[in-house]
Amino acid sequence: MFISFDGIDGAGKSTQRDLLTQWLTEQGHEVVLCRDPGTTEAGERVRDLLLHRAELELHPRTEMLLYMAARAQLVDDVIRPAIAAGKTVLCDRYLLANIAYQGHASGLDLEDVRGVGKVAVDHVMPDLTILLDLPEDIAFPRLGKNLDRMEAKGVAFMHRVREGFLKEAETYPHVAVIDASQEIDAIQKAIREAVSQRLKDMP
Ligand SMILES: Nc1ncnc2c1ncn2[C@@H]1O[C@H](COP(=O)(O)OP(=O)(O)OP(=O)(O)O)[C@@H](O)[C@H]1O
Ligand SMILES: Cc1cn([C@H]2C[C@H](O)[C@@H](COP(=O)(O)O)O2)c(=O)[nH]c1=O
Repeated sequence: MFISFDGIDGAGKSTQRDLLTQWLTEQGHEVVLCRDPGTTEAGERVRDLLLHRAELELHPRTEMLLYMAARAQLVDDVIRPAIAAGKTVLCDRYLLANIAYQGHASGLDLEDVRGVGKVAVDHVMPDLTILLDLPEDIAFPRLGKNLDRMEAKGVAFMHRVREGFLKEAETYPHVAVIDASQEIDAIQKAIREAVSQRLKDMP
């Protein structure tokens, strides 16, 4: 099974991913963790460029293509081999983030992003996307003072990202929208239910 986590920055993805890893491991799954962008050596370098080089001004198209490039490497080096080996992949973010951040929030043509996304993921799509939904005015203060390049785009940008995620969730395949304003345990319970349900539905 391939599960991705998405949502605006500070929505609680890492917290919930770690709890789900614990549960799935107890159930006998061999879990492979990854983050997008990142995980591979090339992907981590691209991540550094995208998030931690404030001096670089990146056009939205450049940004979109860099995220896609990191993802293509992640698919070929990590995700596809892990799935083929029968492992369960949990990934922090995936293509849906590109559509929400660079499409809906930064104004790129959505069909263009989807088109490049097809090339980047090469048919490797999550069996389930957990979308942690939280108002930006709750998530933003959680980020603290050391904001990365994307977080520094601010709360109005995060609002557009959130709206984009929710719009995409109406049609994107296999998305579970989870109310992330709840307590950590309640969110985890909802995630486990969504995972159990999807496992039952899978061939
Ligand atoms: N349900 C919750 N209620 C209150 N605080 C939470 C909740 N979930 C996570 N947090 C706290 O919010 C902060 C951000 O959580 P976390 O790192 O899991 O989010 P994230 O979505 O992975 O963030 P980022 O997008 O910046 O990587 C952490 O300090 C975490 O302890
Ligand atoms: C995959 C992807 C990510 N982003 C943004 C979302 C976040 O602001 C950062 C990644 O940091 P995180 O700690 O892993 O959440 O990058 C994006 O804009 N486009 C994408 O495709």
